[in-house]
Amino acid sequence: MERVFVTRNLPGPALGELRRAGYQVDVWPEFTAPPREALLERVRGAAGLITMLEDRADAELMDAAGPQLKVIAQYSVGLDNVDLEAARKRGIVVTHTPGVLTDATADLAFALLAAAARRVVEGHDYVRRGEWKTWHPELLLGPELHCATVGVVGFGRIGQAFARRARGFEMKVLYASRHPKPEAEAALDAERVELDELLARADFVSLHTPLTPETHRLMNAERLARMKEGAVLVNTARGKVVDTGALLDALEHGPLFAAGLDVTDPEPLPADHPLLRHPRVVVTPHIGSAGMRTRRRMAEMVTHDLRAVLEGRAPKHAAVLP
Ligand SMILES: NC(=O)c1ccc[n+]([C@@H]2O[C@H](COP(=O)([O-])OP(=O)(O)OC[C@H]3O[C@@H](n4cnc5c(N)ncnc54)[C@H](O)[C@@H]3O)[C@@H](O)[C@H]2O)c1
Ligand SMILES: O=C(O)[C@H](O)CO
Repeated sequence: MERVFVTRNLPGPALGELRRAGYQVDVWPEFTAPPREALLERVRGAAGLITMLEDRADAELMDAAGPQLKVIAQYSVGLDNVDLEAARKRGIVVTHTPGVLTDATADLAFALLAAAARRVVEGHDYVRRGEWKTWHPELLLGPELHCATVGVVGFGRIGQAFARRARGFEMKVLYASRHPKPEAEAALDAERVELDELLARADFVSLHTPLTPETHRLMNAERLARMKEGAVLVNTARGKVVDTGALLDALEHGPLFAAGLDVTDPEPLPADHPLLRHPRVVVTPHIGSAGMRTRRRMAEMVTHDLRAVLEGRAPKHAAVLP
């Protein structure tokens, strides 16, 4: 019976189905991530791993598992925690979950934009503190979403889904991407521009790139300073795509009006972090893909691909197929 180690329990019936298929499924029992030493111990002898974005799936982990490790099925679309080259060299297949989570994540990104721009959380806290005494023409004003200009950085699955939502609010869509996307441009009336132009023209900027050496701190002090006065930044990509210190400075001293963040650097964000003291920063704990159906379908996807590899079939969502 081949052993599969899973670094967190998964929603839905997928792991039960894996057991019924004859696999020894060992699941880390805690809600929090396994500490590194425990992880290196628990992967030993596994033919397959189901990993999460917090698990550093590097050469050390792969070697700790042993030469029988055939597949790492990552429970996310982002793969910046997986050393793909190390997997390739060891003949280990790496799969992930593209597409299934696109709409859930785009929904949350747009929710963060609306909440940050129109000060929803700030208003809620104002009411809960008992400060709501009267209606006033200038209470909690914020930039309108409809007919505004939104810049999408990274125009792939989620970036385009976000743009579709923006079109529903009659927004003008600008996008910065390494390659032109003519079909999406036509469908969304989107305009491809250089990043600097996007930052100068957009009322709102939403980040949807993977974390790569090129996108690491892509939004640095210089680029944040190029944004329009009163702009709003939304990040559901990866926390490290933004320089956190520079973000805080842009919020405190301009040009940023507000920020909506589902990912941060560091992550998790400590409760005493200065970002959380800013009244117009809305932070959610990396829940972009946390749709009820989405997370169950992600579990089905990772277990189906893991079984495919272990049973000698081609997986549907391989990022590395040695
Ligand atoms: N917050 C969440 O819970 C959550 C959920 C899903 C995905 N994500 C993040 O979103 C990312 C995107 O997911 P996706 O499915 O849309 O991926 P995707 O591959 O479909 O799209 C990414 C796009 O970014 C572009 N890109 C890469 N480097 C770039 C650069 N330097 N400048 C401009 N564009 C660049 C790519 O060309 C591609 O079009 C994931 O890698 C992950 O990090 C976060
Ligand atoms: O990369 C991803 O898929 C998210 O960050 C987690 O769902």
